[in-house]
Amino acid sequence: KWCSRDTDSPPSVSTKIRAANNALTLKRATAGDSASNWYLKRIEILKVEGETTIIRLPKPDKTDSKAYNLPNNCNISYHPSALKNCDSQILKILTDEIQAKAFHHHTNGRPEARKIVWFGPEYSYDGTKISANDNWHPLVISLATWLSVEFQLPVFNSCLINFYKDGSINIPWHSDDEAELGPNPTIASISFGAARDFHMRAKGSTNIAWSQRLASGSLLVMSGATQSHLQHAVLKDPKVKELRVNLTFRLTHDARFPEELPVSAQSNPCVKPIENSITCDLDDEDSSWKQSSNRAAAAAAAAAASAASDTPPAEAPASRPALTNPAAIQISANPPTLPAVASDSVAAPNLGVENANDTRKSSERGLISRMGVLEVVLQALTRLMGTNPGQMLTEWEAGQLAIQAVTEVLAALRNRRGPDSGTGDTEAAQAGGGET
Ligand SMILES: O=C(O)CCC(=O)C(=O)O
Ligand SMILES: [Fe+2]
Repeated sequence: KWCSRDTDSPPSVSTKIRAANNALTLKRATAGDSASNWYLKRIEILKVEGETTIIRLPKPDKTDSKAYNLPNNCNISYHPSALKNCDSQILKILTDEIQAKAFHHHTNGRPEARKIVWFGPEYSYDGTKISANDNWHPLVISLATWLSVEFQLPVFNSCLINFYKDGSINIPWHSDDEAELGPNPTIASISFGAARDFHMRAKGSTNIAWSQRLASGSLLVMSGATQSHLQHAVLKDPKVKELRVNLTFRLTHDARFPEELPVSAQSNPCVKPIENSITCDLDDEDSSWKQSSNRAAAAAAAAAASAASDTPPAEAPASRPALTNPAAIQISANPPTLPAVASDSVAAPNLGVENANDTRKSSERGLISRMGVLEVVLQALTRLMGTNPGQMLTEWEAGQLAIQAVTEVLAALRNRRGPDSGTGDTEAAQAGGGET
């Protein structure tokens, strides 16, 4: 079982899983598979060499996705059917293979009955310290990657799983505003099992301003200034008798990498405008949202855009043109020949980062071949292009994509191990640490 604070699982597993995921990503690019071949209706679990598990997730169903633009740049998107076709399959894996732990945390003086599991760097949740856990379950890694690729979300490095055994378990009113998240964090929340009502209210108010029943297999994304202005909660609901498992993916500051980019510079709030966009006014008498007309998609894009940057773009895309030819951008199986270098390997770029888990002497580490760097860059771009390579982007969006690519490349290079950076799957694997 993968679980938090478990020390008896083999330490190499998650590295090998990342290895396999990345090997497959490369395989897809070099074999020229189209994205549609790649995706499956249900999840597929492959065992490689007995130990490594690869979990492939289906393409999300976005037919009924909606974006809600609440005042003060509080943005929410809800994708009810994102993983509808495989929700029970995923719920079974989560409950069979992930050991929920008691959460020793008090809210308003009362202990929480909710059980949790944390994957990611050390985090302080509302004042309670949660230790780092790098022993990610492969399904959770796959979900993090899927969010980034399919919804143009940040490459999340943390996930909190909440287990609500039935309607007697709640999460009280709070904002996800821990220091590790930086300003205006993007939080992606995926739910499986019993549907529960997710409520939002303005800070300082007791009136529920916005609610959504979160379906099994749904995704909710909070971005912009949501955590600064609003609180959210899942309240007790005695009618609910079944288990619900919720995963919130976050991008958190990792103190083990003290010179990492500030979280705010990494975040890439959901910039994808959703056709069915709704502008909400929390002061409505009935405290509910109202649908606006055509301007809504433009407003959604502008709001998301200004959340992502201090200098909003002059013009935001009103809607994004449909895909042209997805095969328009092809990643070559034969990378271009590089200029000759004096030796096989060159010193790794000075990223200013020491990996706390790396026990080797400094002279033994930090060598990355030029080909290795190229692979890391190709891999990051392949992943970022994987979904919609033919999609048209504004200059500003292209800039965001480039920032994300650079962030991924830096993280991948930083996670490299050892001087033997030849090419091939192992190499790709070693670059994979940055993905989670
Ligand atoms: O269970 C949910 O839907 C919300 C979870 C949440 O707010 C949190 O983990 O911070
Ligand atoms: Fe939360």
